[in-house]
Amino acid sequence: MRVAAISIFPEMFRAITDYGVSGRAVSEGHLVLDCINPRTFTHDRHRTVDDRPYGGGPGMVMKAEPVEAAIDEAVERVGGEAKVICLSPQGRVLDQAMVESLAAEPGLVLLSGRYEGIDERVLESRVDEEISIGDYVLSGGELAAMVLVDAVVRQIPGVLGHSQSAVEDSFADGLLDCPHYTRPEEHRGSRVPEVLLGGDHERIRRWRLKQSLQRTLIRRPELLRERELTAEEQRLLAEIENERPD
Ligand SMILES: CN1CCN(C(=O)c2nonc2N)CC1
Repeated sequence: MRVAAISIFPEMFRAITDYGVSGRAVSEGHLVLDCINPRTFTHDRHRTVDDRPYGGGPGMVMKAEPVEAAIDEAVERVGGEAKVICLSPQGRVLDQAMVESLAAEPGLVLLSGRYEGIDERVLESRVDEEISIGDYVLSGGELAAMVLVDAVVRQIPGVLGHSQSAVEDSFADGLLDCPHYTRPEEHRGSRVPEVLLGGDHERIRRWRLKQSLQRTLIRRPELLRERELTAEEQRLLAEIENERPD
């Protein structure tokens, strides 16, 4: 997958190109990430990318010209068939379904704004979709762009080794993840659940599914309302309800 990230702080993206699953995806060629800096497309001595807002008010606004020139370069780098996304609190909040849909795109251009935002005429004419990673205000779009890339790259076939699976990721099946444990069996007086020590894989699968359902019911019940439950999941939820203290 080819991604072009537009940012005045391109070095920030080393956090995903140089580490972890996304870093391995880059080194193994599953992901090509180009970083494009709007300052490259400025022509004044100060390489100006921002200016004061019309109508007054605090802060600065990113100028249309350098950002649009960066988008042109980014689309070319990605190979023409690119979905242009601007990371912004005004966008649709990213969820796993959107991540899976984005992973199917041939290429992505991710526009990370700074300051108070980007001249609206860029959004109107060059941006296909605005996406938010949550209802809070960040200092720029770069971390949001990296969150999106990290989630999307996990969906690319071959990126997660055989020992991991995007399908079993929490949220991948619409449920919160089950608890995880590793050695030692006892830590500060707290033991690993016996079921996980026994080696009965079917019993372990069922226990993990029940734990996921219970956690989702307690912490994010709205996820259950949106999800079609299998017969087994319905049975396990009934067990959970019967076991709940009055
Ligand atoms: C101009 N800049 C303002 C702050 N910002 C965000 O808060 C944000 N981006 O994506 N999800 C978010 N929440 C990015 C863009």
